Amino acid sequence: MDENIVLSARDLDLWYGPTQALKKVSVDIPEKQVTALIGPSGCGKSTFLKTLDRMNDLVPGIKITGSVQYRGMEIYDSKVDVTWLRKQIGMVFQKPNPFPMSIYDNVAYGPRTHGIRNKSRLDDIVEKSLQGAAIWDEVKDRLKKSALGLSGGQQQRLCIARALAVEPDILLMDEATSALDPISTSKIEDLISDLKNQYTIVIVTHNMQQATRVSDKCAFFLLGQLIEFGDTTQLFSMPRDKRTEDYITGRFG
Ligand SMILES: Nc1ncnc2c1ncn2[C@@H]1O[C@H](COP(=O)(O)OP(=O)(O)OP(=O)(O)O)[C@@H](O)[C@H]1O
Repeated sequence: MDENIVLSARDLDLWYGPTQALKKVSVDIPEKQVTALIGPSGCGKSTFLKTLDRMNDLVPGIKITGSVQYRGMEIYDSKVDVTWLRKQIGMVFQKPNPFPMSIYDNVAYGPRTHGIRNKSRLDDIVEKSLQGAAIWDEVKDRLKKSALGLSGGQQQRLCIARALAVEPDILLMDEATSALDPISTSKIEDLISDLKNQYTIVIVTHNMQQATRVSDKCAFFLLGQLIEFGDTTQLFSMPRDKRTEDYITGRFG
């Protein structure tokens, strides 16, 4: 299958002060597929994910070298507008973090920030985003109610709707289901599988079953290094590296 690469890291090194958290990571993320980042705690999965939309920029003492290109553009170039970059590359976090405002205002927040004021246009965006995040039917009669009254799983789908509302190209998800019950997790996994028709998705997960269920490509990290990257089915059935095999068979981690 021909793959269009949308994000490409080359020889990426990252230090938090004296601690090196990423070591010469090179990986190509294909368009409209789900790529899962897996590996034991502390191996650098979240750090790598955050480098993809420059979420680490403000961490004191951080140093990043190497290259990350988004559709051919060097994202660490000083000319890049980080607000624009984060509109293209949205992030959903581990804990649902709705703003303390209505469901409607949560979703309209991003588009308003980007200058959209027209009420009927905002109404359309809110409905489309909530539908895209498979939560419209559950909230359409309570759009003016506080988002904080939703269940954890609903809050997380609302956060996905909020991310979709600015029409991103790529969605990054950092353990987006680890705070949720199995039913909510399964809804979000189904949603991820639907969303990849339209978006490129990169997830961090601790859960190897989840990686096999939802991802097309899988990257295995260990101690800041990318050990193996490939098709998820191949990586789990015929890992090329002994360390990948040891991890997926539960010998460590
Ligand atoms: N803000 C920070 N300041 C200093 N060190 C950090 C910071 N964030 C992460 N680290 C360190 O960088 C390394 C990689 O952490 P990271 O959170 O990326 O790993 P992870 O694979 O996502 O782990 P987990 O699965 O436990 O979330 C760890 O040694 C961690 O302690």
